[in-house]
Amino acid sequence: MFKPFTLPGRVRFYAGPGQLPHCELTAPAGQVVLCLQGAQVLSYIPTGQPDLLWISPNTQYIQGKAIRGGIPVCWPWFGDHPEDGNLPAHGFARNALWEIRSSFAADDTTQIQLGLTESATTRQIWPTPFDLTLDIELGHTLKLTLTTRNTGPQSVMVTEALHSYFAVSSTDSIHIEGLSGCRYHDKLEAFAIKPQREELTPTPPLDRVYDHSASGLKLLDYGLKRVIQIDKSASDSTIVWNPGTEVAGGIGDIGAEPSRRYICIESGNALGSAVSLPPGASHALVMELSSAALEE
Ligand SMILES: O=P(O)(O)OC[C@H]1O[C@H](O)[C@H](O)[C@@H](O)[C@@H]1O
Repeated sequence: MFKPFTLPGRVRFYAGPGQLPHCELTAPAGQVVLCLQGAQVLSYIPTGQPDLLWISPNTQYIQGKAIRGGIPVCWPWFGDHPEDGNLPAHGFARNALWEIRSSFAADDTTQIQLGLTESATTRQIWPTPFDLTLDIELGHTLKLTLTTRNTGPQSVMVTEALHSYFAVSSTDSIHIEGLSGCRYHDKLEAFAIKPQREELTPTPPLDRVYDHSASGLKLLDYGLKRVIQIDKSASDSTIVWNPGTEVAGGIGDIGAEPSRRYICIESGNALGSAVSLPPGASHALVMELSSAALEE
């Protein structure tokens, strides 16, 4: 399977759950599993540590259906389509089968590039010609670069997110540092704009789009005694989401109790931070993850 891109000991392909094509990247400092459907990273395990990412125990692996957990790619719109509520939430990139463009291994890093281009199917949903790539670089950190290229003759607007689901001991035992002083759009109150005066101790349900472009968010987990560091660039939005047990109980691929085990902290460009791309232009959204022990 995908033989030209296989690198013994570093890059391996296999049919995973639901027979969907999966890929495992190995580097001296960690391991990543991803699914070619959606170019979705499902697992990131730094050597000797627990997974940074959460996958729902209730997710289904079905061709064309979004997998619940890991890092879905929301593109070319984030959330509901701004004009047409019949179009799929979070765009079509997360449901599409991506192609492999290259793979590479050096002493410390293992990399793969996945790509998606317009097709008859995407043109039905989004008429714009485009080329989209996701570079996944595993070293001492996990770095994702989502690059949008406008290959068409007209300017285009894109909203997007690397929708990371972080595994936590419990949503009761976490704290997020780096958002104080930002304002947010509260999706649970018709996008009301509110100030974030202090650092955030999330109490689900919450669904917030922060106007936030700084790098260096920290997710502190007092149960796992771990800090996840989220660095980013070319991202003017951070989205924090957990539906809470009551709502999650009614979401078939989450469930009440499992919802306590993750928090979404997403790096993107949403709402008023849409990216405008003239013909021929490109834009690269970057998110880099690492973790360390929490010193108390
Ligand atoms: O259920 P999904 O389409 O995957 O969306 C899951 C969630 O994604 C984001 O975090 C949005 O801000 C939420 O409003 C949405 O519920």
